[in-house]
Amino acid sequence: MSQKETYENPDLKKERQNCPFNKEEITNLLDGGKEKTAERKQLENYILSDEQLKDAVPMEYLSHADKYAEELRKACLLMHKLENSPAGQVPTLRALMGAGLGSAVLKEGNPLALHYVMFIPALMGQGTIDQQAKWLAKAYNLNIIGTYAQTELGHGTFLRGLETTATYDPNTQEFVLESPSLTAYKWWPGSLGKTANYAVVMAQLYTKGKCEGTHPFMVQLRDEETHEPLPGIVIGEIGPKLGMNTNDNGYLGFEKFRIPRDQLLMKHSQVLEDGTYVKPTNSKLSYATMVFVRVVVCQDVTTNLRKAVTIATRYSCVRRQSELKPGDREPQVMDYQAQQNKLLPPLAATFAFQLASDHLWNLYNTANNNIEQGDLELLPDLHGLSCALKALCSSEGANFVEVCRQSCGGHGYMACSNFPRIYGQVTAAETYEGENTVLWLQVARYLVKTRKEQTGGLSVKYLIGEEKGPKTVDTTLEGIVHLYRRTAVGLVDVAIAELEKSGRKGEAPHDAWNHAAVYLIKAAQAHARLFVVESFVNSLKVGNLSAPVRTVLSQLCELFIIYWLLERSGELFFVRQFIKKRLVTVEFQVRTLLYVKLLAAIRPQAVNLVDSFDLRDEILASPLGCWDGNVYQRLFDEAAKSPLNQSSVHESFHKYLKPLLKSNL
Ligand SMILES: CCCCCCC/C=C/C(=O)SCCNC(=O)CCNC(=O)[C@H](O)C(C)(C)COP(=O)(O)OP(=O)(O)OC[C@H]1O[C@@H](n2cnc3c(N)ncnc32)[C@H](O)[C@@H]1OP(=O)(O)O
Ligand SMILES: Cc1cc2nc3c(=O)[nH]c(=O)nc-3n(C[C@H](O)[C@H](O)[C@H](O)COP(=O)(O)OP(=O)(O)OC[C@H]3O[C@@H](n4cnc5c(N)ncnc54)[C@H](O)[C@@H]3O)c2cc1C
Repeated sequence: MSQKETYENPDLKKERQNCPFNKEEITNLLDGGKEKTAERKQLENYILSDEQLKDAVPMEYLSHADKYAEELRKACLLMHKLENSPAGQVPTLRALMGAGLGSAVLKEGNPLALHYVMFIPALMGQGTIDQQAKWLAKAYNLNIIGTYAQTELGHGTFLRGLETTATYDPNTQEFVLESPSLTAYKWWPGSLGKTANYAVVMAQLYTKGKCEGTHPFMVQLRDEETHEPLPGIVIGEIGPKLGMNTNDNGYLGFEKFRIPRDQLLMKHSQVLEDGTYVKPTNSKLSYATMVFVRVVVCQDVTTNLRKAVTIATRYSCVRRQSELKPGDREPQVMDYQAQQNKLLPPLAATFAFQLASDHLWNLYNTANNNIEQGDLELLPDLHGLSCALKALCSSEGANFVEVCRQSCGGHGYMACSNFPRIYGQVTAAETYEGENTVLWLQVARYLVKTRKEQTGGLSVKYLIGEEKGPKTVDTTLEGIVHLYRRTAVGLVDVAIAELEKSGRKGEAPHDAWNHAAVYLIKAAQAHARLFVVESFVNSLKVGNLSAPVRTVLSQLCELFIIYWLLERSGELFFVRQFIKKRLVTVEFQVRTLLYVKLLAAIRPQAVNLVDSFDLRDEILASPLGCWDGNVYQRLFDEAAKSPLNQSSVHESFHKYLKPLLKSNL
């Protein structure tokens, strides 16, 4: 470990003794190789040793405006540091944008995040070569700073319902951008409030009197010198939120704002000088930026979950509470099976989500390369899988983070524990980039279509043809995975049966769809879980893992897939053979027994496993989770930073309380 200090809590010290596996091997696995670990460490040293990037006071004590200014100061300084970064610019940017290194410096949110996460990807994915040549260098050099402005006050999910219009005027060869109502105002884009001077704006394209649907436009919003909004642009920040408060999410209205024709991003569709519209090969290609971010979100949520699990696990081994054996010393709370039940599933989930996200990232790269060559075959599978994993990782992630917080008792409720921030970020991911329920329904649409038409991509192949595999309780990993598969198929069939039942009653397809939503969502979730479980099991089959690492990862894998099975045991009723043979109870009992055994087997390695994440104290940013386990001293030191502790009697006592005490009410 890079940060061994002179003090080490004796309980943590003991936890770390006799670790049966090589922690570094797991670190390297998670980083993507030994060289990547070295590169990450070097980068962390470079960034975290800079005194100017450290907070003078905890951010919680600053006003909304001061927090923004402070995070912007550090974000700009980070950009200056890019040039000399030992890791090179691209890996540095990647590390700085997310929940890892970036969040250690920019705790409240990065005001430049949208520029890198959406604006540049939108230019790359939607702009022609000429447009990229015109804008990309400026964007990379930070001569311009952009955001992605799609959501409006009245519509976020339903993109076809967006109200902002871009009407082509062939006389001047310009588009006229207009917000026809208050609900048409862009609302939510990050960095829009105060930081960005450009945006990719999604608007309904009108040409020759016809609406051609939503399209991306490159729009300058603020003067490049004065930063004042340009005439015809109404712009501001939307105010404090549950979290991510320095991402300066903003609003934006257009009052007959004109832009040249060539600022329609024309990679996939064009408007010619005379106003002729040239269609894209697929109308959903303009949604590609969202697909990219959904993939990135899975990785980001996983990093955040690793932080939460590390904090909670270390704390649970330091914290002693109550009595396990009457009269004995208070045990580490981690020794309660109930605590293991809270923390070991999220610990296992960090591996499951990372492996599945890696898989998705590979699919994204292959599909994207193919799309660049005009081959769209992988697009439906990529859309289905990115929706499924984004929704699953963020919803399960948010629940797990909250469990981690609860597992730390009262201290987990402190702002300095870092749980509020982590939760704020992970739960935001449940909403942004497609609200999760809406994404589940997109996944369901793909599953139903595949099952009915018997054709679909790699991730849905199991829905094509008859079920194969054992039909009884089988306690091997393969057997359990097959159970997941049968449940997923069973739930799709139930959803289809519901749709057909409604159809027979004469309901229109859209009503039938709405009335089957509960089943459809269950089917989509079962599909996503199957993918994660298969990724986990398959990843352990390959790769040159040492025997001790393989053993502990296999235990985590088994624990995780049994945990989900037990959580969702009701869904086993949808597996046909189980209903007939009354196997659900047997299944439940067998699995519970195994699950409890696995909790006990993994418990001794919990601290070693979170140590393997190799998250520096600055990244964890929590007195509860520090490597040395000096929890109480660190909590006390944090309290000393409260402005209320800077004087023994606060001035408000004299103003308000003293008069009340003397008033004889
Ligand atoms: C480090 C992390 C930092 C992160 C910062 C994040 C900042 C946040 C940014 C944002 O939130 S930006 C705004 C994001 N907004 C959304 O995600 C909106 C969600 N809505 C949609 O994506 C879509 O409108 C919809 C809900 C998917 C539905 O669209 P629509 O009504 O037009 O389509 P359908 O009729 O339902 O489906 C038609 C057809 O199209 C396919 N499809 C839909 N989306 C895509 C896609 N993205 N790619 C490929 N294909 C897509 C869909 O499957 C249907 O196919 P068929 O069944 O007809 O074959
Ligand atoms: C932190 C944060 C950052 C964001 N950043 C950006 C950004 O940079 N750029 C940008 O353009 N946007 C951004 N957004 C906006 C975000 O993308 C939208 O909030 C999101 O897509 C959800 O849309 P909505 O708010 O309109 O919710 P709604 O669609 O109004 O959802 C409300 C409820 O209705 C349900 N619902 C809606 N449609 C259906 C349906 N068809 N079937 C069943 N249920 C349905 C939903 O499940 C939900 O429960 C951000 C949002 C947040 C929270």
